[in-house]
Amino acid sequence: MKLLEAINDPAQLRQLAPEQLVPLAHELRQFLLDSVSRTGGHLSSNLGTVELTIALHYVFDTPRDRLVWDVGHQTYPHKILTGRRARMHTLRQANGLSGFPRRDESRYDTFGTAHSSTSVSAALGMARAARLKGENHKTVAVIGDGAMSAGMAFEALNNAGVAHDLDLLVVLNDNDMSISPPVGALNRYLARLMSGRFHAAARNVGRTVLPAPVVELARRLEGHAKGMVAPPATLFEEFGFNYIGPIDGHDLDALVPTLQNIRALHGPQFLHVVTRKGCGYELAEADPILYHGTGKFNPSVGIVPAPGRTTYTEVFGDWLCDMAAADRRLVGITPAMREGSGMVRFAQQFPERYADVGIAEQHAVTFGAGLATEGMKPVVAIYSTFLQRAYDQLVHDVALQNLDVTFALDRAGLVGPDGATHAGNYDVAYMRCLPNLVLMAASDENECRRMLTTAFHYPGPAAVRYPRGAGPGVAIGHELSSIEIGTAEVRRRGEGIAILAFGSMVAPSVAAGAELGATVVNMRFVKPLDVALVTRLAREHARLVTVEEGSVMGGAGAAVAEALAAAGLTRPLLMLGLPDRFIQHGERAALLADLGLDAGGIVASIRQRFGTQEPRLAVSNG
Ligand SMILES: Cc1ncc(C[n+]2csc(CCOP(=O)(O)OP(=O)(O)O)c2C)c(N)n1
Ligand SMILES: CC(=O)[C@@H](O)[C@H](O)COP(=O)(O)O
Ligand SMILES: [Mg+2]
Repeated sequence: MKLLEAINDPAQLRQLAPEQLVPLAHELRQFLLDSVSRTGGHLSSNLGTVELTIALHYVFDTPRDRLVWDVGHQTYPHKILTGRRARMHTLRQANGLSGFPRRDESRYDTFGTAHSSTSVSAALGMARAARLKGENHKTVAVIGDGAMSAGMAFEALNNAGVAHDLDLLVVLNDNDMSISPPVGALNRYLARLMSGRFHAAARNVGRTVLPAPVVELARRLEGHAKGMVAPPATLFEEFGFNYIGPIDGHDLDALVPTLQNIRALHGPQFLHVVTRKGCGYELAEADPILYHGTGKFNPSVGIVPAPGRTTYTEVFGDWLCDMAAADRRLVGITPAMREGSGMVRFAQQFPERYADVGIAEQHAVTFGAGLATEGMKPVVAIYSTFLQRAYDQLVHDVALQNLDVTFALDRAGLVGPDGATHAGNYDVAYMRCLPNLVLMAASDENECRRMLTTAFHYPGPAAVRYPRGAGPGVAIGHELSSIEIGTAEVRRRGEGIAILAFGSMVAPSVAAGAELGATVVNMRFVKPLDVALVTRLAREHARLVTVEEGSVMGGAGAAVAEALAAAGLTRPLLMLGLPDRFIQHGERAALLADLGLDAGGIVASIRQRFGTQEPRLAVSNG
C-alpha cells in the first residue's frame, strides 16, 4: 500500500508518474475490498470506479475543478483519495463517514447526493455560476447508465446541450447495470453504441478527441468519400454535446490522455466510459446484484446468505405473489428497486404483470394511474424517500382523479446506515393532506399483510407504510383478509394516559404503557383517523400521547391534534416522533433509542412531560 498511503490529497496523486497509476489502482482496489468487507456498504459500484476516479483526480485540478457524482454510492475511491482513507472504518456508522458525498464532509464533495440523476443539473448550475463569476474552472458530472435513465437527467441534458459557453463534461459510467439489470430503450441504445463503428472508433479515441463540429465534418467527409450516407450522430450529439467514446473505463492508458484532451476543449462534452460492476473481485463480478450493497463479510469466502427474521419487504413480496394469483388485474410496479422492494419472486412468477420502469418514480406513479383508468389494479412498490420524487404525480394524477392505485411504502421512517437522504420521515406529512387517500401504518408483519389487502381492495388511492427490516415477529397468516377502513385497535386498557401509537411505534408503546399503566392504542389508520375512538379516549383520559416514526411536524400526532380541536376538546397532548432536523446515519435501533423512540424513551418523555405521579384524573368531557 506504499503508493496509496502517500496520498492524502489529490495534489499528491497528481505528482505520480503515469506509470504509477496502474499499481495505485491495484492498491486502492485491495484497500476498498478490505474496508467494505469490514464495514459493509456499496461494493460493486465502487470496485467499478477505481480507475475512473484516479484518472479524474489526476487530470482535473480538484477541488478547483468541480467533480459532481451521481447517486454517490460509487464515491468510496473518491473518499479514499481525498483525505478520508483513515476514516473509512467508520463508514455509514454513527458519527462516521457518510456512504455518500456530503458538502460538510469534504471540500471535494461539491454536491450532496444519494437520490439519483441530479448530477448533470447540479454541475450545469456550477458551470453557469463559474461563467457568471468570471472563473475558468471545469465542471464534471459522473453519472451511471441506470441514473441516466431518469427524466431528470434528460431535463438537464436538454438544458446543457445548448450551453455552448459553459465548460461542462458529462461522464457516462456505463456498466450495463442498475442495481438489477438495466431496463428500457436507453439501455438498448447504449448497448448499440458499444457495437459496430463506435467500438472501432473507441480504439483511437485517446489520441483524437476533437470538438463536435470537426467530428461532424469528418463523419460527413468519410461518408462522402465512401459514397455512403454519413452514419447518424449519437443521441448525445443530437442533444448538443461533443460525444467521445465509448472507452474502457478500466484502462488508465486510455482514460488519462482522453480526459487530458477533453479538458482542453470548451462547451458541453460527453465521455462514454465502459466499466464492469464489481471489477477485480471475482465474486462481485459474477454477482454484482448481491454485492451492490453488503453487510460485513469475509472477502476470501464471500457473502454467505444467512436466514434471519422475516422482513416487512419479504411480507410484501409474499403478499404480492398471493394477491397476484388471486386477482389477474394486479400489476406490480417498481422504479428500479426489484431486490430492495422484495419483487424478485413476483417478477419470475408473473413476468407479464411485472414492470420495472427504471429510475423513474414520477413515471412509475403516473404509469400506475394510467393502468388504473383501465380497470387494472396497480401496486406501486416504492421507498418512502423516493416517492418524494413523484409528489405531483401522486397529487395530480392519482389522488385528484381518485384512481385505484395501491402504494407499498417501504423504508418508512429511519433507515439506518444510508442516513438522512434515504430516511422516509415525511410520507405521513405529505400524504395525509391529500383528499381521497387512505394511509395506513403497519405495526407488525401480519397487520402489514392485512393492510396491503385492505389497500388493494379499496377502490381509490391507498398506501401502507412499513419500516426497513424486521417487525416484532408475529405469525403471518396465509389468508388475504382486510381491516375495516378507519378503525383503530385498543391494545391495552389503562387509565389517566392514553398512548396513541402508529406503525412501528406500537410495540414500544405497548411496553411503555405497561410500565405506566396507560391505555395504548394501535391507531392503524393515519387517514381516515378513527376520530370516534380518539374523542372517546380524550374524554376518558386526562392526558394523551401520540407516538410515530415520522416527522412530528405535519405527522400523525398533528392529525390527532386536529381531530381534538375539531371536536372542541382540549387535552394536554404530547406528540413524540422525529424532530425538525435531519437524522444522520447510524444503526436504526440505536438512532431510534437516541431520539427517545424506544420503550424506555417513551416512558421517560411521558414522565418528563406529565410528571411521575399517576395521572388518575378522568375528565368528563371537553
Ligand atoms: C431517485 C432514486 N431512485 C432510486 C435509487 C436507488 N438506486 C441507487 S443506485 C441505483 C442504481 C444506479 O445505477 P447506475 O447509475 O447505473 O449506477 P451503478 O449502480 O451501476 O454503479 C438505484 C436504483 C436512488 N438512489 N435514487
Ligand atoms: C444507493 C441506493 O440508493 C441504494 O442502493 C440504497 O442504498 C438501498 O438501500 P436498501 O439497502 O435499504 O435497499
Ligand atoms: Mg450502472
